[in-house]
Amino acid sequence: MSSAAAPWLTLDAVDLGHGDQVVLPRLSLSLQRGERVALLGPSGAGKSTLLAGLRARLDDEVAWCPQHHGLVLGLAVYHNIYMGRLTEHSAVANLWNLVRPLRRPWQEVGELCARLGIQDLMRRPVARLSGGQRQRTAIGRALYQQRPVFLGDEPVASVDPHQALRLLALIDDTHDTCVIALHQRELALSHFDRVLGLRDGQLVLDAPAAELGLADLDALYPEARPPSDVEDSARPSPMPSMPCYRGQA
Ligand SMILES: Nc1ncnc2c1ncn2[C@@H]1O[C@H](COP(=O)(O)OP(=O)(O)OP(=O)(O)O)[C@@H](O)[C@H]1O
Repeated sequence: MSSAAAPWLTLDAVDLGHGDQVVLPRLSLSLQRGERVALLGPSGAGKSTLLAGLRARLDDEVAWCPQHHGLVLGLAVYHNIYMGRLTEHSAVANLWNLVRPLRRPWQEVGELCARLGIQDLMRRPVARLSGGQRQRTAIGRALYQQRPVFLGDEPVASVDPHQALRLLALIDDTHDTCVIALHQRELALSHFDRVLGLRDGQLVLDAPAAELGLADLDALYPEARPPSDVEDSARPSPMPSMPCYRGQA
């Protein structure tokens, strides 16, 4: 995409957090439509907080895949995926579907499950799935929403690397824009257009993936740095040596 295009979403010195607690103070960020954005940073850096902030601003445009899946354990895979479009049907249709799946959604969900490799599990309660199968079910529910933008909070954390690539490709195929939090640095470089890095509540990295190497991403994680550096990291600071741009200037 062209960097000259007008930003699609801009945060300009916005405080993001939870209630009175500001986690990401004065965050400035622009996103372009069509971008595949990887969101990296150590635990507690604010990735989920940023995703929540984007989600609140994009509302109906977003297919949302939360970190802890948000699945109903007692219901089958089919019903959990169907829930992605619960509001599109009447209460009566939803109740009926619970007892006896409606033909068209069953077919649609079946096709989706085939692409996710869980077609044989459609009738199985989520409580009896593995972590990776639950993850694919949660992605399936988000894909079933058929929204243009995918926001995912570590949606490929519980699957093997090959599966992760396949799932990311599927997400790409079905959304024009995505912002995905993840911890797999290699995937961030190989699969995404742009990488955002958070540390200590600050956006310290914002660069095209093609301009980054693994060492740039390692620098986001205090535990990956030598002990002498870790002491210095007590104070939040940007990373001047890293490729970094702000606000699509
Ligand atoms: N609902 C909440 N209410 C208050 N504080 C919260 C809430 N959720 C998260 N926080 C705090 O906000 C900060 C950032 O958390 P966040 O979940 O955004 O980090 P993260 O980068 O997504 O971490 P992880 O990789 O562990 O999921 C943390 O200090 C956390 O304790």
